[in-house]
Amino acid sequence: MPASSPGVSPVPSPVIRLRGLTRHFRNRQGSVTKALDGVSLDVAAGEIFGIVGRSGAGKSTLIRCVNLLERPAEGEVLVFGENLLTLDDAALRQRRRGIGMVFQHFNLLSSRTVAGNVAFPLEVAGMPRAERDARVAEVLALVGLAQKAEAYPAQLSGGQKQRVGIARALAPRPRILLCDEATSALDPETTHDILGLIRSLRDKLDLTVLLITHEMAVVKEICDRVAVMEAGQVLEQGRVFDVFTRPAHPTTRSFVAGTIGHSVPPGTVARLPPPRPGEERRLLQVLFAGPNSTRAVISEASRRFGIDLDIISGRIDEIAGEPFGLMALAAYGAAPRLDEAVAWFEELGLAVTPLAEVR
Ligand SMILES: Nc1ncnc2c1ncn2[C@@H]1O[C@H](COP(=O)(O)OP(=O)(O)OP(=O)(O)O)[C@@H](O)[C@H]1O
Repeated sequence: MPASSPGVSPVPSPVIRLRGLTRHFRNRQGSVTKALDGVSLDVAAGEIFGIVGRSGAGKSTLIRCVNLLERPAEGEVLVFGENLLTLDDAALRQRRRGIGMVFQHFNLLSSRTVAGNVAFPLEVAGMPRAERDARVAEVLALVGLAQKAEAYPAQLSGGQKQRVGIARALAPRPRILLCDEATSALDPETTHDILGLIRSLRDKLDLTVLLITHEMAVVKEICDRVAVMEAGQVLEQGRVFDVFTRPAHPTTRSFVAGTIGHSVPPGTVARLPPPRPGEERRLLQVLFAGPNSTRAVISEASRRFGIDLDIISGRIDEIAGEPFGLMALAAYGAAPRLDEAVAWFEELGLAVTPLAEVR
């Protein structure tokens, strides 16, 4: 069984439980886009859950269903066990205060100061002035912007603007934070800072975070679990380490390859010796995670199956604090012996991917 699964991985008492969500859009020509086509997932308390997919996969529609900015045509949106679709407008407004949202383009009011932007949701909620001022100061300190309270958005860098966006989202003390491509408008270094901030806020405030992104690097850096979407469906979901190290679906494999995979330069392949008559040459990526040592496994495979294994390249990486090794191998031998060796690697818990599939 693959480590990840296209079906939902139910968790006990999920903070967010989505079941069978569908949302179709009909364009002017009458054709229908299935933005959501039966999506189910559970987000556990305190986790950072990522939804990754290419443009048009349905990520924005999905995240907007969690606070019902978008209403699914079918399905259930359960937040802390309550189906939001059954609530009247007043109750829904109240529940939405428990769900903060951060946007790609920050969505700040340019005519208001930083403090004014952060105060905005508290004003809408009718919080008295003194309490509001205290809360604004508190959240600005949390995001490291206490010194910028009186600045205007135009005076801030992208990273600072997103800190304001995060402070505004957190001002009403939500238990859930939704991040809609929160770092997609930022450079890599600022992205790293903002992701670090989101993680530390999750820890400090006991938040549950659901984020959407088109970047596997974001998932790798911050998420505990991930769902991969395409054409309105979840292709697979699971622990980030499992999905990255044993991707089950070709789309996931191509996503993951860009982040952790090997690509062997054509010149290197051209310099490899050809297989002997009656034998094959296969280029394999082997992922070592867990207790089995690389060197011993390679030399033992050679002895056991009478094959030759040349190491083309290798490196060590880490996902969510778990180390793993990646190695590109050229394997030479009779086809049945190579099949047996691959099966043996798999039995040892090492993931083997033909390098031809890794682009
Ligand atoms: N209001 C709408 N009217 C018509 N079609 C829509 C609407 N909203 C989304 N869609 C379509 O639904 C599909 C999914 O869109 P969605 O924005 O959810 O995808 P996404 O994964 O978030 O991609 P992106 O990152 O480009 O926003 C797309 O084909 C999109 O064109």
